[in-house]
Amino acid sequence: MIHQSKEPGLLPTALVIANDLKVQRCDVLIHNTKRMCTANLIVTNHEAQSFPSCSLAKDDSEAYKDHCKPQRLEFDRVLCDVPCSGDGTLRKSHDLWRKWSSSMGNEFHLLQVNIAMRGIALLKVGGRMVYSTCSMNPVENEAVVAELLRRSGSSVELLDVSTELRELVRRPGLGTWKVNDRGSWFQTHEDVPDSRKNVILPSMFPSSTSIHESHKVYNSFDVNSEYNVPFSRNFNIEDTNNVNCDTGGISSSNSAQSLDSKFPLHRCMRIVPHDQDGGAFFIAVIHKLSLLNENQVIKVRKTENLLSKNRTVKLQEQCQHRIVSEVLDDNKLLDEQTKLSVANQTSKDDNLTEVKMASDVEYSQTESGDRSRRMDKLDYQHKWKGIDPVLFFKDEAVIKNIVSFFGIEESFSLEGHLVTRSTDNARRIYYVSKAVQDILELNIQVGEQIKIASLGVKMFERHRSKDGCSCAYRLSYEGLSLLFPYMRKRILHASPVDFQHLLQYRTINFARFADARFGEEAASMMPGCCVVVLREGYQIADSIASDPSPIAIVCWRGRATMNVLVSPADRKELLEYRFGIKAFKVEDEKSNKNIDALAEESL
Ligand SMILES: C[S@@+](CC[C@H](N)C(=O)[O-])C[C@H]1O[C@@H](n2cnc3c(N)ncnc32)[C@H](O)[C@@H]1O
Repeated sequence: MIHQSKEPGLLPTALVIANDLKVQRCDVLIHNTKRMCTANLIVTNHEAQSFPSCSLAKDDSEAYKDHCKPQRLEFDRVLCDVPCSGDGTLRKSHDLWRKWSSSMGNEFHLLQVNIAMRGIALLKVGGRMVYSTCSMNPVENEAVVAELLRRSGSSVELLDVSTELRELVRRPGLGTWKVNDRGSWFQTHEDVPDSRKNVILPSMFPSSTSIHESHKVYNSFDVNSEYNVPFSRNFNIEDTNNVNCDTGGISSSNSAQSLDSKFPLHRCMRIVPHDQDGGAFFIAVIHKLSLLNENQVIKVRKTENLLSKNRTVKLQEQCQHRIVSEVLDDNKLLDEQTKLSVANQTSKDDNLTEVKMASDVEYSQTESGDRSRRMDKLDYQHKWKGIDPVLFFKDEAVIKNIVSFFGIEESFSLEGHLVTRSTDNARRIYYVSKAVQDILELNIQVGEQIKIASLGVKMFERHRSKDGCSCAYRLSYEGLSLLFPYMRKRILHASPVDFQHLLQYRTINFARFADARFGEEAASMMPGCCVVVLREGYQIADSIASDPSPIAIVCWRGRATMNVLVSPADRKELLEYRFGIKAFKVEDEKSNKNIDALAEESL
């Protein structure tokens, strides 16, 4: 999607930031996105509910005056695919049958609200946020959306997207539900025993008007029947009598007026397993109409902040195997928070609450604010323990050498686009797009608030060849599709049979190529890294006939051999999907070795 409708070699102007709290999940994300070879992606490792906004202080920076550069992190689109009880995956997650209890949904509720509120805060005015879960529990779904609408007031609206993606069979969101706690069902927060009132929150109930208010019960009815209301497959949400329609905040239900949510929650989408033979999902699309401000958000009781703090800690303990110790140093938000707490000791703006709920978890505000400003290398190591720093690679001599060795055209600027993660010898150099570059600069200006697990695309790697190669870096296969359209040197064209043999056998002696001319060309090239391209005009697989980009691989021209510097998995994929050769066995005794090992072996 990031590169949708872009010509090969052209970079999109936008970027995607993908975040997960769990390091292992970040690793999976990095692995899965690697094959996209995109320079427009940053993977971060944060608590989403305290995701930094990287706001430049007005008085603090020259950069603040440069309006061509971002002044804070703002997103056109936010997807909050939040942690949830996962009961929508019961069909495939058999383990869950033993673990599941109704309290799971209750425990996630506040964390979900906090994450989504942070999403709204980071959204641009006019932007859209999708809130999604793989749960069927209204406490994790409609109740969260209602609370977002409640807290954000007129700053957001819940969109009716019933005309989009028509082929997706969906059901409307619920307008009313009960909350279960330890086997008892409750219709309002008032019904909840005092001892459980700080666990079962008012916002979990459809009738809640604010986070700390509860309502009288006027009618008694079986809310669970709502689950069983039959909906037609092509359900028109605005026509139904079974759900509340948007009536300016007044419920249209006759039987239980005061128990229904006053929000148009039928605009949410419920995907149920038996409609499409899949899992259950909940999706809501929120449109930001104006900035969140103090008057629009609802005041939250101090005790509830404390409650959320304890609950957040508990949930995080449950949710993650490893919490990377971090200092929340979103200075601006914390500063605002401090100022406001002085101005108003008894109530708190929800904007701040959303920050506080997360930031409270481990750190005191004053400590974190001061620390980030004074950050040196040691601080950095402490702060982002286990995460390498991101450094712009600025060694002009090396860059010039790379440019001249591979004949990289001027229009593909490397200046400001190269970063490395190692402080000493820049073993790997990554290429980042202009959009990512801007965000990195902003992040540096605000004291490196974003904890970056991975970014850009690996483009160059230092090698240790003694073949007399004049360039210290070789190309990385991951970055090839981006760079290749701008390369003018170190390119050879192979016939399909030689290309196929290279993919299969990895190392071929110059004299053994089927096309003797190709062998001669390879032999006459200076030693070092090169690119071998499948010669044009040959029959290629149907699957790639529509893809105009050339099929190319990174190789090393050694003393007497041509060696492929592409991992066994990528070679197999090339053979199967790009080259149309199925069941072709690449030699796999080295499949467990990474490409660095392969490269060094070839040199
Ligand atoms: C429903 S999954 C999202 C899956 C994701 N869309 C994907 O395709 O990989 C929820 C994710 O939230 C992460 N998570 C849990 N608590 C979090 C938090 N406080 N902040 C950010 N991520 C969190 C979990 O590690 C989990 O991977």
